[in-house]
Amino acid sequence: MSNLPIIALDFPGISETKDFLSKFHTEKLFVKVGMELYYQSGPAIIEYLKENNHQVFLDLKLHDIPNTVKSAMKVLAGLEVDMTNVHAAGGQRMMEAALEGLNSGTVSGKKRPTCIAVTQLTSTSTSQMNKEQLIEGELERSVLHYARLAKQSGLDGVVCSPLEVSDIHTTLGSNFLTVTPGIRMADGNAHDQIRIATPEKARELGSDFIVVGRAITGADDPLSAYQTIKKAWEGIQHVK
Ligand SMILES: O=C(O)c1cc(=O)[nH]c(=O)n1[C@@H]1O[C@H](COP(=O)(O)O)[C@@H](O)[C@H]1O
Repeated sequence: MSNLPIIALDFPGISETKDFLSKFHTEKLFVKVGMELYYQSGPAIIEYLKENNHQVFLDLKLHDIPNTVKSAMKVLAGLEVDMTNVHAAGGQRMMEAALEGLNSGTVSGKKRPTCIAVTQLTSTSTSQMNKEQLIEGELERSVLHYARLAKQSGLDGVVCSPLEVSDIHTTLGSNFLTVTPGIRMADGNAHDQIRIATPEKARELGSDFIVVGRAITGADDPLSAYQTIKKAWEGIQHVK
């Protein structure tokens, strides 16, 4: 898997997605299909993206009883996506079941989709977590706890903000993947995100992948916004 910036295709349907992708001509991308687009278009959008040789992160954030997650993951593995995810809050048994489902649904001779767990959403703050989830202490502690649980369950990595990456890599090893949304340019609008960082900062902090939505999809010139973000992300890579 190449570590291109992952573009969040948060669009209402296939035609809007095709319009958007046409701006990138024949460039091969790493894209993320989330709930909005998948619930509208189903497997057809995944087939379309794979036919066009894009790498695909299917972000449905599964969170249910182990048996249900296992069966759902078996189906998702059949779509031959490159990456998919669950909520770590579903627990160790659920995460293990997710992997069992993915393993059993992976087409023979193909690679099992990378499976990562959402720790605390990047739209969550410490005070919100304290009040609404009744988890005490700093948010970083909860993120690290969920990351440890995901690793114990056999998952490949986590979704977190760039701000927690270095703690996770120090504690759980540099091979444990960190996929980080909440990416904004220095002068960008944070929208509903709380724990944000620029692409340069994400690389500096050791993120393995960045996920970028509105900073690209909402730009006047999405191709140029993508190229700027990609350069910023790769620029720092040379220094590392
Ligand atoms: O799992 C995700 O991808 C995800 C986890 C998380 O904690 N925060 C988060 O923003 N995301 C997704 O990453 C994307 C971020 O979009 P923008 O805020 O527009 O860049 C959205 O598609 C979110 O669904």
